[in-house]
Amino acid sequence: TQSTRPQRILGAVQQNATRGDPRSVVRAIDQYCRSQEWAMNVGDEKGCILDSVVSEVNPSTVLELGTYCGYSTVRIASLLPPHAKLITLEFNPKFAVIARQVIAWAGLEDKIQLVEGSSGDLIPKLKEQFGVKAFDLVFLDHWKDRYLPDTKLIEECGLLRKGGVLLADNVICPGAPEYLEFVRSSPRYESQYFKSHLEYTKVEDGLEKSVFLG
Ligand SMILES: O=C(NC/C=C/[C@H]1O[C@@H](n2cnc(C(F)(F)F)c2)[C@H](O)[C@@H]1O)c1cc([N+](=O)[O-])cc(O)c1O
Ligand SMILES: [Mg+2]
Repeated sequence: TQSTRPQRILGAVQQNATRGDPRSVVRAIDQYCRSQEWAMNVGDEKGCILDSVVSEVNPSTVLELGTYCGYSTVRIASLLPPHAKLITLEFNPKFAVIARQVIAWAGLEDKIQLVEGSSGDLIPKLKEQFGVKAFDLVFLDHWKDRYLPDTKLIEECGLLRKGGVLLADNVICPGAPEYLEFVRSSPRYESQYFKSHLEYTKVEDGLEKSVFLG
């Protein structure tokens, strides 16, 4: 029976990455998606920008919207300090099954909590159910038309600390125009665009980093 792209990505990890070595998992996915088949991971070029923002923020608590196969989940978690935690939300159960195995291969189960459901349903429950006070970093990489409504929901739920950082993938391609307009014009955010390319291509894309001023 036909395999799915996420299943083939997991296969590439199990074949080419070393168990317990997160960076080898990241490398294996990038090599597979660059040489065999494209997939919507943030990728190696934008991934370096992601790494620099994570290192600069040095977050204790991270929220990721959009796990997919767990590429950026593993990439971020590999840079977190010992007791830091990352909560990643995934809507598609088939993707979640793959991501859990990629996370396990990287040996990062203790740092990462993958929660299945929709952002509208899960975000309001994060405080009570997961004992989260506020996030230091939010990585947005899910459905692009959800970036703005979910940012407003995260604010409403008091989940972003003053000085907390939103980092959004794909603000050019596929694009998140309403989100971009909002964070760039709101007096409550200080935004900065990091120009790059769409993963594994020469097409322009970039990450938008927005600091919440409270
Ligand atoms: O569409 C793109 N990404 C959409 C990504 C969507 C992923 O986010 C999950 N999700 C949805 N809601 C939640 C939450 F949070 F509610 F749980 C999680 C979906 O199930 C899916 O795994 C995309 C497309 C391109 N491209 O070039 O077309 C390039 C990229 O980098 C992309 O990220
Ligand atoms: Mg993306």
